[in-house]
Amino acid sequence: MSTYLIGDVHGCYDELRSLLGQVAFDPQQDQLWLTGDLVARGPDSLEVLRFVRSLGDCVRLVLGNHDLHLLAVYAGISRNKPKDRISPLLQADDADELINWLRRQPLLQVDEEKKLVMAHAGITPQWDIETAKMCAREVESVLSSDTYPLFLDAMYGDMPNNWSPELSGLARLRFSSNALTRMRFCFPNGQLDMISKESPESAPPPLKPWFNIPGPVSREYTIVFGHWASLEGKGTPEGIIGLDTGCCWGGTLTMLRWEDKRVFTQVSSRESEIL
Ligand SMILES: Nc1ncnc2c1ncn2[C@@H]1O[C@H](COP(=O)(O)OP(=O)(O)O)[C@@H](O)[C@H]1O
Repeated sequence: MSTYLIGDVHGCYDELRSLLGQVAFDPQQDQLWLTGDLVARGPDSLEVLRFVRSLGDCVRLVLGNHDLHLLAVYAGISRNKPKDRISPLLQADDADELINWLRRQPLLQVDEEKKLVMAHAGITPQWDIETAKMCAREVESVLSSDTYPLFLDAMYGDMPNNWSPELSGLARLRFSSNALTRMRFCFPNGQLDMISKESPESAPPPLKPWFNIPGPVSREYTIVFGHWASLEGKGTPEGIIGLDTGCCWGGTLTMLRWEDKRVFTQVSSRESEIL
């Protein structure tokens, strides 16, 4: 039995199947962790969701900002942007089932035996593991309830950007979903900066990538994340692993085998279409 962790799939169905084919992935024996953003930008978001859902219990995934955005578009709350290429998914006969399955997926995965944590964007240095679990659970519980459109409607926006246990209601949920699915840079005190998107080297001081600010979770756990394709999987400290290598932009899809830390890659098969 092996545990495979794959970065943001973003609708790259063919590459996902090829990558799993490289290791003869066996859903009966192996486990598959996915860093979220299963959908949008790439060509086959519908097939990705159908396939991942069909794998059943061997999958441990987390939701990314594009997955949340899809939920909002399907609920009629946000606009379907053509560059996301999700129209076939929105119009599919099984869209209801897929969306209802997706919204019941977690925002955080923790494996205490492996001392492994995964969230789409990472773990804010302002949280310890218990806070991270609590905040993820709060968002998950709203998303899986019947009132989930109320959260999706309030989810957009960058504030509040500073964690406090006093945060409550929709502001608290917005902080948590931003921290878990959109974070890149932080101020030295761990406060989120939701604006900068440049490379770590060109970020305006005093901003730093979240993973360069020591926090209680990174001291105890390996943290796996996706979201930040321009890192190309590089530049993180030991014990923090970025797996998004921009397959939907013509890069590669990257997979880590946990047990021996071997890395497998699959080159985008649609480079010419994208450029
Ligand atoms: N709280 C939020 N505020 C703004 N955008 C959000 C939020 N949650 C999800 N999104 C979605 O995340 C996506 C961000 O796209 P973009 O800014 O291009 O960044 P990325 O590099 O993650 O693709 C958009 O589809 C946007 O609608």
